[in-house]
Amino acid sequence: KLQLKHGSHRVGKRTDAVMAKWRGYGLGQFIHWGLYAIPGGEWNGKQYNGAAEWIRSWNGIPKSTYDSLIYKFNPVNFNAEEWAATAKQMGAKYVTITTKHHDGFCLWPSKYTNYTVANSPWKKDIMKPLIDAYDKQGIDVILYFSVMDWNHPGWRYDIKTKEDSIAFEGFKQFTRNQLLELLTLYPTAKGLWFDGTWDKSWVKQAAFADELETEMRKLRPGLIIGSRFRADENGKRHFDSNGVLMGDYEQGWERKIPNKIEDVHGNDWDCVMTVPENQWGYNKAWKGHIKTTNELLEMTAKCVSLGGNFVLNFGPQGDGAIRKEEKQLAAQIGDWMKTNNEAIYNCEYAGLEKQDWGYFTKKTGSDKLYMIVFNVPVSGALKVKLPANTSIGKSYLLAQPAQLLNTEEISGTEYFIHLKNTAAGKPFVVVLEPNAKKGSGNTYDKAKT
Ligand SMILES: C[C@@H]1N[C@@H](C(=O)NCc2ccccc2)[C@H](O)[C@@H]1O
Repeated sequence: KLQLKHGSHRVGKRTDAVMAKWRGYGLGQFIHWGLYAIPGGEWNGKQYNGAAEWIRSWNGIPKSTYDSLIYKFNPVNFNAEEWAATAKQMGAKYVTITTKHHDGFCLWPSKYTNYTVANSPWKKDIMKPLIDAYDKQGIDVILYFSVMDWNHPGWRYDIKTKEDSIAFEGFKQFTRNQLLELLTLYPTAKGLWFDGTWDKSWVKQAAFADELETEMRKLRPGLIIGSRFRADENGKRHFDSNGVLMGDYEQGWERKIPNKIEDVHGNDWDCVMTVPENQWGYNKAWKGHIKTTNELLEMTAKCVSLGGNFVLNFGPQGDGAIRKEEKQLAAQIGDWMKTNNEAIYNCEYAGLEKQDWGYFTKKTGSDKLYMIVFNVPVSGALKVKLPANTSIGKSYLLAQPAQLLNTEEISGTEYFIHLKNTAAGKPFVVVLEPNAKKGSGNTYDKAKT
């Protein structure tokens, strides 16, 4: 074990109530909104092939021309209550909102730069009405903040010269000032979701970032900060040089989902996901595969079954309206969540062997198990393997609790749950109420091979 000054300061999950609430969210909403939503992935009639929120990095546009988009920021259809209502309808328990993306444009009137909403035709703070609207819906707010800031003159990708290090020192103070400003202006925010922390310049700031993280946690006790914020003194990110997770949860699952429980190393984690293949900011074209409601429900179930949260991204248009496709997804996901959210909220990894029909979740603090079924077998029989000395008390469809399902014991710990109707046509939940098994346990001897 290496002695680290700026490695992780905690081994294992946080045990406080704020993090326990975060652990139980299950489903969240991500909002990517800023100047990039105005071009929406297109410039002078040409489509940008990358992610729309990265269009400034396209050599098809002079940087100063992009930066002048600030004078076009006037989202006349922006309605914070509507955004929060969409999240509520979907069943999201938290929202992560971009305060400042890589382009450096601030959705709050920061006093440390002119590149903010205050100097746009809109003039007004965007963050406050959003945070108030989500708070009113009982949806917790996490603030997304990009350390990399293409607009700030002090930003550097690496520090090679004396000039670089002088400029970057100024940038570090600017970053600290903005973060303390955000925590002071928006005290109800539960955490910070950091991004843009992969370049060498920032990775070399282990001591500064460590001290800043400590300062933020002191200013806002309970603050939730993920593994992407800072590197240790050896430049190790997400996991320090001893392999211990940095921060409070693993933030590496961007547009990907772990496959098995070993992949999450006993840590808390969230998965952040785009509806198209890779578009976070609004993109007019929305080319390629657009994920369906069933795909997104399956991703949600898979994340919760492996102890994580699924955070679905919305990219509002430049005028502030949410596009109809995203509104439809929110409504359809919400429809399913209305009936089935008991299997998602405050649930965790069940510790059972994955079966082909779908995903197990377990209610935290209880033995109640949920089977979230996506693939009904032709037999109509769902296989379940329980730990030794437990059996199935009763099982029923979450949507029809009065109708008990026929449970057949196959061997000591294996059962078939026989479905009455095998043509559900959409995902559904079976509830298992296990009970401790009396007597010897296994019904049959193991075969000798
Ligand atoms: C949450 C997303 N992160 C930004 C991004 O640039 N991701 C690219 C990336 C993904 C994974 C590791 C490093 C960099 C995207 O623009 C979104 O903001």
